[in-house]
Amino acid sequence: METPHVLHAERLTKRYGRRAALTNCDLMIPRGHVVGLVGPNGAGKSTLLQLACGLIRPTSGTLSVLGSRPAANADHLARVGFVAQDTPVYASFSVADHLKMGAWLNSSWDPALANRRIAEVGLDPAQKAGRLSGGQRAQLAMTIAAAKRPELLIFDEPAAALDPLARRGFMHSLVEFVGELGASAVLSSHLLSDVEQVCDYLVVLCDSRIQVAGPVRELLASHHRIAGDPARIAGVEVIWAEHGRALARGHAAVPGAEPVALEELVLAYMSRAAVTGAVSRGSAAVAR
Ligand SMILES: Nc1ncnc2c1ncn2[C@@H]1O[C@H](COP(=O)(O)OP(=O)(O)OP(=O)(O)O)[C@@H](O)[C@H]1O
Repeated sequence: METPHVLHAERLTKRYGRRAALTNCDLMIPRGHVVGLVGPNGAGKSTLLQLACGLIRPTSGTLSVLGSRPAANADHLARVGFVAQDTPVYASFSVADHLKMGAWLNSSWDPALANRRIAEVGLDPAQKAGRLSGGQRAQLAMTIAAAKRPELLIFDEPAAALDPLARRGFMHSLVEFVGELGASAVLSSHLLSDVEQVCDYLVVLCDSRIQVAGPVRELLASHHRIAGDPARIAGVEVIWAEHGRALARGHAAVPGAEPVALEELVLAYMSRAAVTGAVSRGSAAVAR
């Protein structure tokens, strides 16, 4: 039976020496979503995506991707497409060479999709990849990942270096690929406007821990901005409060509660994690 989850982590932990990149992360992401993975620098986003691609292994805990151990075998590798942070390509290979190599290495390669997309984004097949702009390189890397016809596309901040126009084109292509392939996608990004534009599922990761995860629509419905001190209202959890206003979670009917934007919600969780992380680092230093 087809697993309903693209990613399923249980107490997933990854350490680099004494540094924790992921700590006891539990996550269950259903199929059929475009997932935005957000968090500050060093939060553990790339680590999670690299674990999902099988590039590194957990220190403890488990992670399954499409129901199997990451990169379990050739068949599983073919079901996952990955575009790394710097959208790597082979500088001395032409665009056409990249497509030939993709066809050679992937049994499920879709040449029609690859050729059509290269033409649509205006890439010259004869152009050497080393001479492509950042935006063109990102489009080539995404085309190669998508032409495998994977069930899951993973992007590690692929559009970070692109100008706003190229980024919009890239995000547009991403959504089109996901729709055309009937695939799921996970993308990490610092750009909340991009996440807002294309993602329908959100994971906030700060300081190596999952802060909140769920469908964007549900998260927006369950979080509100409240004036005054909501700490005393039953059924409401205050995520972050400042300047006499609080962002709170809960379905309790609170008079005067206002809807929140995605950016506000993300920033509230990041602010809370920054404070709790600083406090726990401080107490660890005192204990030493
Ligand atoms: N190969 C490595 N060796 C040692 N430490 C590492 C290694 N890779 C990541 N780290 C550390 O693990 C933590 C998480 O890093 P990671 O790259 O996963 O974060 P990130 O959320 O992707 O950050 P950014 O947004 O800056 O790309 C950081 O403290 C980082 O310094």
